[in-house]
Amino acid sequence: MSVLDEILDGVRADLAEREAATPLERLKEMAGAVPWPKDVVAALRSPGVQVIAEVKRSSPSKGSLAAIADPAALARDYAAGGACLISVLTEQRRFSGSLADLAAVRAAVETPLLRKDFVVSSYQLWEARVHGADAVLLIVAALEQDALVSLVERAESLGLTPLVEVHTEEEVQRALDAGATVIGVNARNLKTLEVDRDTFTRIAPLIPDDRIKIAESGVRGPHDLLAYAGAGADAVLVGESLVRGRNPREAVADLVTAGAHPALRDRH
Ligand SMILES: O=P(O)(O)OC[C@@H](O)[C@@H](O)c1c[nH]c2ccccc12
Repeated sequence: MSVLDEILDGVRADLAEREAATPLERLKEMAGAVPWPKDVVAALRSPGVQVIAEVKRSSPSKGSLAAIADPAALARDYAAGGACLISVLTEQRRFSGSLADLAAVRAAVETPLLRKDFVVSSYQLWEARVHGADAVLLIVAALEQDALVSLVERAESLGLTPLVEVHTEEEVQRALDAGATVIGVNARNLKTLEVDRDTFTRIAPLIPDDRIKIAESGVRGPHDLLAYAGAGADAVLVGESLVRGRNPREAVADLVTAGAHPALRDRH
């Protein structure tokens, strides 16, 4: 069984428990008390290469990355550094995240938030809304095409911006067929868990320029941001190097400064 299939099995088991504890109708009622999500597309279209900073404790490839006792404090640093979007991992078994982390971050910052998880059901979209997300990750490799299409539509109808993640040329076509506006190319191969930064360079040209192109994974610092920018990235999504670094606020600020270089402005 592939790593992705293993993760998805765990995700479905955890989801079944949450669904048993909180019926969908209850979640829908709770969503009524939560403000409408922010316009993530507009935020990503701001001039320059935008920085998406991730709250990530561990990963299947590396195990534990950072303890992150206070995700809200980390998110405040990311926001102070100038992140345009903060990604919060909510998958529990492999990434040690939770919806409680998402809610804690929501209470701490005004920056738009992405729920980073393996979304397989619209129940998870409602959870994302209730816990304050503005965007949700949808991984093409984890979904049949009809499920992808319906989750993109459902997310948008709830005001959530879908970030549709691809790894291959075929998956780009599926993302486009599903009507995705925001497309992330993950340089980490979900089967081997290896990072190949050339994945973005290879695949980005297949994404039309009216979509937002995000380079995910493998950004160690400004140098990698500039390389992804040169290959057409409108934004980069950064986890490990920020949670492991000494000063996340400065690390984000350095990336934001690199992304604001005059040569990279007004690319949309
Ligand atoms: O830690 P990195 O190499 O900076 O990568 C961040 C992000 O791209 C990665 O966490 C990620 C991309 N797509 C995902 C899907 C699920 C879980 C995690 C991810």
